[in-house]
Amino acid sequence: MTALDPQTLLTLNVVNLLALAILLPFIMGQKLSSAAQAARRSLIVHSGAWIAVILSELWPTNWWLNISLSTVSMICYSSCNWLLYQALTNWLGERPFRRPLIVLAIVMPIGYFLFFDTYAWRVGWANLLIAIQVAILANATLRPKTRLVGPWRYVLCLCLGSMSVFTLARGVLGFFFEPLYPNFAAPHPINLISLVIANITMVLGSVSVLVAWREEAELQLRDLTVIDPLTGLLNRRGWSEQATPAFSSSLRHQLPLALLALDLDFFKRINDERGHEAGDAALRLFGEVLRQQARTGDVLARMGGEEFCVLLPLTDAEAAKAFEARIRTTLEEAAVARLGFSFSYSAGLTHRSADDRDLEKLQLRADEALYLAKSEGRARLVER
Ligand SMILES: Nc1nc2c(ncn2[C@@H]2O[C@H](COP(=O)(O)OP(=O)(O)OP(=O)(O)O)[C@@H](O)[C@H]2O)c(=O)[nH]1
Repeated sequence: MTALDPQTLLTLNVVNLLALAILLPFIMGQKLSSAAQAARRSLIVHSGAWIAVILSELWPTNWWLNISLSTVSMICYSSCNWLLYQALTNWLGERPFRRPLIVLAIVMPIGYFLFFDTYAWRVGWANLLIAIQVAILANATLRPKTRLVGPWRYVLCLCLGSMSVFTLARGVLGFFFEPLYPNFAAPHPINLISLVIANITMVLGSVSVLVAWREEAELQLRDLTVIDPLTGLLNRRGWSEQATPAFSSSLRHQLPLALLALDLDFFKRINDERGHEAGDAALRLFGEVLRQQARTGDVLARMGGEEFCVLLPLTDAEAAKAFEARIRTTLEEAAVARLGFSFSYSAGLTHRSADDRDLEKLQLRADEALYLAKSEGRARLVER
């Protein structure tokens, strides 16, 4: 069996990366989320980095083309790491070490260019800084702040973590043991293992990105079935999925629970006099005001038309009335300021009592209170 040759491994890396970068748009389609787009761009720029490395080797070291292409490859490495970080931020929420990564991404190619004449410094500097960048990326796969929590993150973390370690090893080797490691294509075991790991990482990393993208698409599809697209609140189905367990928990632990049924007043008039667009804007604003005033754990839904429901766990009568009063005053100000006209709503409020065994009973009582609020002249709260 012939020995592993770094040049062949390097070429294989580039071919694989290029194939992925070219074929991924066909696999993923053109309509991509910003996270998936950033991940795909990262892959394309990564293949650019390797191509620049291979091309640079065609010219003797210290020729301007060798220096330029090598520096371009470092710029590409920094850029592809930054793009992957952006993809992770979009998928998982704000990630740690954003500023350090930006600084590292900028100073790494600059230092590489300035240290170009001193091999040990150039290789040590670039590999050390790339290793830190990749370690930041590995860390960025952990502790998601969004609903994307799939195991793909751990695969990506493992790939990036091992890449970081081997990149660091290459840097140490280049800096302290220059004769052992005269250039990128030298058949040193660390070099060979790094290239094999790079190959595996690329395949597993791409699979992780595809799975992240699938998880994102699945969540979006699920949202379509439980979220009202106009207001972003839950729809009737989402309401029963979230309000039923909240009710059961309050029943089991004998904790207070309030339910508010809300209905905009004379909404038909808004549509008739100001147009359907104005009606939609009023519904959106109402949803926004509800969200603004709600606490984590409150369940907010648009049940249909101009009818809304809010479930307030751990909320007694006084706190529920204060919540409703805040909605009324905020809406009054916001409607005039944002829409140029005001509108009101009627509300029915009720609380879980000892003999309420299901959510439907509570909802019926809130609806009866709402009906009374309408019949007593609207723009008010009735409690039952
Ligand atoms: N713009 C807009 N209008 C909607 C939407 N869904 C329902 N509507 C309208 O909401 C209006 C509801 O009218 P009604 O049920 O008569 O209620 P109302 O005019 O608010 O009267 P009261 O509830 O008795 O105060 C209808 O004209 C519906 O067409 C929507 O998504 N957008």
